[in-house]
Amino acid sequence: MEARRIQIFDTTLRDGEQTPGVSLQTEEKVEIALALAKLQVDVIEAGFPVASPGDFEAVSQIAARVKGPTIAALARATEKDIETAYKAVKRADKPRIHTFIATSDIHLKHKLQMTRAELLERAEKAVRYAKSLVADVEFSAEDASRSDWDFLCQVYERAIAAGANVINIPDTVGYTTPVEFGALITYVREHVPNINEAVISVHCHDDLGMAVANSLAAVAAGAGQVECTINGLGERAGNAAMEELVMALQTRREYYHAVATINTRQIYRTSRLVSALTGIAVPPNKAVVGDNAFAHESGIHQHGVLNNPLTYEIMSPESVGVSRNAIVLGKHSGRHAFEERLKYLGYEFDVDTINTLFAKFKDLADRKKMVFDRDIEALIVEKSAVRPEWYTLTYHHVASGNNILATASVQLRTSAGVAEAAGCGTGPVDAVFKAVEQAVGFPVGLKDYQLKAVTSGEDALGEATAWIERDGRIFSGRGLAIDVIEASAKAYVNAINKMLAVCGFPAIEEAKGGNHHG
Ligand SMILES: CC(=O)SCCNC(=O)CCNC(=O)[C@H](O)C(C)(C)COP(=O)(O)OP(=O)(O)OC[C@H]1O[C@@H](n2cnc3c(N)ncnc32)[C@H](O)[C@@H]1OP(=O)(O)O
Ligand SMILES: CC(C)C(=O)C(=O)O
Repeated sequence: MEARRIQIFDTTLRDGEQTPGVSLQTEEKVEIALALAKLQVDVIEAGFPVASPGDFEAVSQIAARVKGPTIAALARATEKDIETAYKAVKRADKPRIHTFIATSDIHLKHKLQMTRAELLERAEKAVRYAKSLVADVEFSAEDASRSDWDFLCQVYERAIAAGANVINIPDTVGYTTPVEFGALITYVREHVPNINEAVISVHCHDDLGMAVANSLAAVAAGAGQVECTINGLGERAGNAAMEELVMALQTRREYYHAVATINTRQIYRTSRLVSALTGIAVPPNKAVVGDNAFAHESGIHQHGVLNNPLTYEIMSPESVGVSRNAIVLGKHSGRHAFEERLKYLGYEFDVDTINTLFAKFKDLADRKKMVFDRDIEALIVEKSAVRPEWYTLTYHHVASGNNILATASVQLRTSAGVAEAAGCGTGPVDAVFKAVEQAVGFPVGLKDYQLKAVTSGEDALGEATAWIERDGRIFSGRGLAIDVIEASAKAYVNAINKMLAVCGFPAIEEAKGGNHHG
């Protein structure tokens, strides 16, 4: 049987950004969109343009700059939303408007305050208007899995008649089960008379941990598009994880008879990029992209894998871009070897970027005996995460112990000169954060902080993430260094830089002036 082609619709930048605590800036979104294009996803849902001027700007930039995939924008079933979505995506080579409205009785009664008849009219009108603006229109019946199946079929029939090319069946609250959802897809296929004029899509949430299983059941029942996010990010418990869906389709191709044309070797690095830019860590036991996904701990397993990886590996680490090789380069490695390694890892950079990365690599190799592929990847992601740089950490000193108050001093470079300050804290990290706060001269509002090692060993790189809050928004920053205090300070400064890029410098009365001098 010939494999059916399944379209991968990535919504990391829309539903993924609805993950509590995640807030991406335009340049970060463009960087993720470029990575998704390299991954060869079919559709990128770039945002919900009416939600904010920042969302509008990000969707417009992605539409103009990211080539290859279709670029979709979300809109409620209102003229204003649809028009705004159109204005944001119109520069894309392949623009799509994705309009939605809820169809379950719970949502009709308690949220929309509409009758079913009114909803049918509204859905049809929205699709018709979107179709007057672009050729490619997707219609979603929000909360489809809790809607009356016959009513749902009527809504889809009207949406397709009005011009929808794709009809999406969301399990908005992660309520369905694989058998039930498969049956719903079959029901829609059998009871919507014009269903052959549209692609059936599904969009599953993970509230009961079944988002991927439900999506796969839908594929088995005939869905032609799956909506998903990198690392399973998304509202509440998240969406179906793209890496899991794609690798399930690839690994069990003989079962699903379906294929997604994703460049799977880009999966791991895309996952790390999204994790670094969103500040949401990937759990070690996460399928496909977690640190342990290809680690074999027990003797019997190691013995089997040494004889033949097929004994305990259903997919190879290389197939998702995870390198099997251990030591890569060291302080005596030259630029050619470094460039070769970047190529092997699938990166293509211009000369300036290679020069910057090589300098960072040499600096790291000076302090670290062995540089692993994961170290190099961490350096690459760090390069992404530091824009825009208002402050750069140039110096830090910390004194701490079990019977003394921890004290720290820092120096930050700015375009206006340098800012220096000292601070005390309950421990060395707290002290260095207080010193940074003194140096910038305004209260920062630390919400959370995390530290982990990139690889193992006494000279492993430390990767710190700091979350700060301002004006109700959360900004995450990332820092990388062998010295964990330096990594922490860099993460804090990175979060401050991101906050400043969005909120601007705090008002004079709030800022205590800082300790800047030229
Ligand atoms: C299932 C999903 O993930 S849907 C996407 C969710 N994403 C977001 O909500 C993005 C962030 N949201 C926002 O920025 C804001 O909610 C906005 C800009 C979209 C709307 O803001 P506001 O106008 O202040 O409305 P608010 O969010 O309070 O309420 C939503 C309104 O939209 C209506 N609405 C909700 N869904 C739809 C829809 N699909 N079509 C038409 N109207 C809708 C609600 O009934 C409510 O209407 P009302 O103001 O007449 O009572
Ligand atoms: C807008 C729709 C597709 C959605 O996000 C949901 O129903 O979860």
